[in-house]
Amino acid sequence: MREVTVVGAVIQDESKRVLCALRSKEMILANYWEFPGGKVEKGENYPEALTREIQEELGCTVLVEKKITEVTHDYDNMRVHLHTYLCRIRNGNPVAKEHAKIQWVELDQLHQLNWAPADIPTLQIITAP
Ligand SMILES: Nc1nc2c([nH]c(=O)n2[C@H]2C[C@H](O)[C@@H](COP(=O)(O)OP(=O)(O)OP(=O)(O)O)O2)c(=O)[nH]1
Repeated sequence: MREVTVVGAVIQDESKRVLCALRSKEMILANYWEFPGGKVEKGENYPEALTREIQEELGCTVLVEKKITEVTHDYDNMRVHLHTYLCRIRNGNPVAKEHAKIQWVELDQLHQLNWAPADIPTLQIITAP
């Protein structure tokens, strides 16, 4: 089975809303919501990979604040190792360059979205009372 190591950014604003990204219909796992981010490349550490991916996908810079968790999830034909980090916008305004759309969502509304299955443990952590 193909294995990929992926970083995901839980970007929160001052009121704790989370920036959620909808995968486009050209992507694998189309129409699922996810944390913006992507595959770690050779020679990068995870925060470096995350800042690069966010710049590419959202056109802004983030501060990577702390690790939330890591999850291994087996999809039908691939194993994803997802590492999630709490982040804040450092510079710029996020725009959806690759996603179908992005949206700031209140913590108590997050469960209403159709999330990529690998993201569920992170959601449980960030929405825990
Ligand atoms: N970025 C991101 N990917 C996630 C999350 N949850 C999850 O299962 N994934 C999966 C979807 C993808 O298979 C993989 C991330 O790959 P990616 O977004 O960099 O690239 P991709 O496979 O869509 O496209 P490609 O560039 O390889 O063609 O991890 C998440 O929260 N964020």
